[in-house]
Amino acid sequence: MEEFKYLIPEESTDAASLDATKLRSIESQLRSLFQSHGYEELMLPTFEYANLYQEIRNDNEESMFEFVNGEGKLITLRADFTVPIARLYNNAHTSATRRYSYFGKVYRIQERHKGRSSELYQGGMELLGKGGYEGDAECLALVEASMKSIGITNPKLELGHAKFFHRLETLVQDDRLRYILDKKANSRMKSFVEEKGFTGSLKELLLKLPYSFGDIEDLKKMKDIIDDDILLEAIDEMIAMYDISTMKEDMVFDLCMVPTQNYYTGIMIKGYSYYSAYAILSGGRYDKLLSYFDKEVPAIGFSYHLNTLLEALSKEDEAND
Ligand SMILES: N[C@@H](Cc1c[nH]c[nH+]1)C(=O)O
Repeated sequence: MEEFKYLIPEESTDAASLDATKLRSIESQLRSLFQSHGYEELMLPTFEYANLYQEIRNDNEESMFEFVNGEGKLITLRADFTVPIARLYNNAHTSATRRYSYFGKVYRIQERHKGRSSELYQGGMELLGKGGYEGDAECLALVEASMKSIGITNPKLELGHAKFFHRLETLVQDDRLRYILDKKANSRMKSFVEEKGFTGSLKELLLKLPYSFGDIEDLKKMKDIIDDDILLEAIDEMIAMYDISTMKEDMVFDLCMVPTQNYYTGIMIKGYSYYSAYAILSGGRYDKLLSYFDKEVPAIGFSYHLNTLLEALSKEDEAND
């Protein structure tokens, strides 16, 4: 043991250097914002059955910390807040609108040597029982109000749509699509389209997608080359969000956005600071997650990734010194 005496495991690297004062101050700003909008704060358990995340998030022993408990059951450290909150809502036997917020850690095994912590501090909200435009608008308003209250300079909001992504998957029927979109790999896309022999408007759309990332005008132009109703509906939902946004200048649209959670079914939102390559917040609509339990209830939410946010804020401070 002697050689480990002064060391911490790779899994805890940046969790050990979090600035607690700054973290608590951001947390209290978010807490009062969520409270003032009627979001009830929850404290959720740290241990869950591994099965829950396996079935919903497709997690496995490479992505979760797993243990066998005293009952001989496979349990894990909480890997996500949205899933246990959906269960809690289900167990409350209601279909009414409920607003929840939370602060705490999620634990996810990261790829080795990437320097990313496995202990991720999140703060977020979930709006259950409110579907469609109304729910999307409430969530977006809180994303924007919270970014403003934290005082992120040069913020960026990226909007994507899970329905758009899943519809493309259905039209294309090839698992390689996910990688190509995620990387916006334009030459891979070209050879892929040729190999698959796509023609007509699908071919034109696929070839344009890697270059489609842009502002509202770029998004609207994409509508001219699309003739699929589901894809068009998804774009219209994104345009509706732009119309009510108070951050229009800072909003960009990414039709190549791949869902970071496989429970996303609609609008997806990512927030960035100029000083971070990773998203400082992410979220989305998840209208099918409750049906894993016993309910058909629409929902949407987002979480701040506070480790990433703190790092971005400290880089910003350094740059301004
Ligand atoms: N749970 C998601 C964020 C989210 C909250 N609500 C909806 N999405 C994540 O960890 O990335």
